[in-house]
Amino acid sequence: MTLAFAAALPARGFDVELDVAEGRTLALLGPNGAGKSTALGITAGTLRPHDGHVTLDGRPLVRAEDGRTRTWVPPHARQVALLAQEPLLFPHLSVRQNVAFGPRSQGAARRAADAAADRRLAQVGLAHLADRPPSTLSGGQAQRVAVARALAAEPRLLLLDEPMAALDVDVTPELRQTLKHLLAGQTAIITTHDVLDALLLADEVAVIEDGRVVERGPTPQVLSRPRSAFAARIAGLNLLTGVWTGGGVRTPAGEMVHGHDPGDGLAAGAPMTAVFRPAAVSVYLDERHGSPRNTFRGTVRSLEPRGDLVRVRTDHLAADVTPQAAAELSLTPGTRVWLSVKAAEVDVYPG
Ligand SMILES: Nc1ncnc2c1ncn2[C@@H]1O[C@H](COP(=O)(O)OP(=O)(O)OP(=O)(O)O)[C@@H](O)[C@H]1O
Repeated sequence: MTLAFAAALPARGFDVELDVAEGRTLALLGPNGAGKSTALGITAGTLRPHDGHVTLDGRPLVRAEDGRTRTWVPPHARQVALLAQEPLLFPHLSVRQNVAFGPRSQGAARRAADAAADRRLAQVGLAHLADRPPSTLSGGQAQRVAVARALAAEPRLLLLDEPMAALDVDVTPELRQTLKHLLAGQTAIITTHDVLDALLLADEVAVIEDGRVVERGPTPQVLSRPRSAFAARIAGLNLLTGVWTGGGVRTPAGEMVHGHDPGDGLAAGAPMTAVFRPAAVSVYLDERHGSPRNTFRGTVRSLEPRGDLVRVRTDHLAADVTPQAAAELSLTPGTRVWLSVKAAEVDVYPG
């Protein structure tokens, strides 16, 4: 492993283990306050863990025991670059000098540092802005310069803390494409709320909730077969968990969920997950019988536009219906409804 991370910070309810293999990108997903920035801060050296260690390419960066720091490599000597939400460029330096800052402070000669800066600026498509002061750049351009600056220091590990969060939505696809190109072969961790960042940029995903890793795995697996409510939400799927009964999954609320047969060898009582798309869910004002359907009782909480459809959110499920259907059923927050989904539309798996 290039990065091995196991650290606890009880004051923040944080206790997380992570690793990242050479040249791979890990996306850290999770709700606000889950602990994503804390993980990055401990890795970059802006925070000290109470217990644990962080090791990069076999070199211990920090080791702590019961509040005592045993090993401590200062942030500038870690070969870890942190890209924040805001570009934080030095206002009194030109774009080129900003990008050359890392190589210069590592002892590179002026010309070599400038050449490295120009190469990195070309990679982010901004070679023509090298002599400009940062105050003349757009937000998207400034963030690209910050990316070039982070990479010019040739970090062994690049940390990206929601790099798209402070940008206008119309410039994020372009920066995402640039990052996709630059992250190939670079060991990196990116924190994000956005499913597109995970899909396009990350080989693996770890979901953090309340300071703990609740789920991790290859990105396509986590987004198609999520195990945590958060991963299901960002993947746009309904998720129900429960136990296997032989014929289906029984939720803690006592609902039965039937889906694709998950195969033999499952013991009754085994923990199970069922997922299905909101577009597979129909909404009724009365209970439907017949065909192999799952039905759930719910109260409408919100209605929001979703492309050509309306997303109806109930207590714990979502359904995408046509605007005509929403109007005919007079759906408004508070309406009691039945939600129905065919068993053939439900994916059921252990976990
Ligand atoms: N400076 C601080 N001092 C004390 N506690 C903090 C501090 N910053 C964050 N915390 C707490 O640590 C926990 C983890 O916060 P953290 O910022 O790591 O979450 P996050 O997942 O990065 O959230 P966000 O998506 O909102 O940035 C939260 O309970 C938070 O309240």
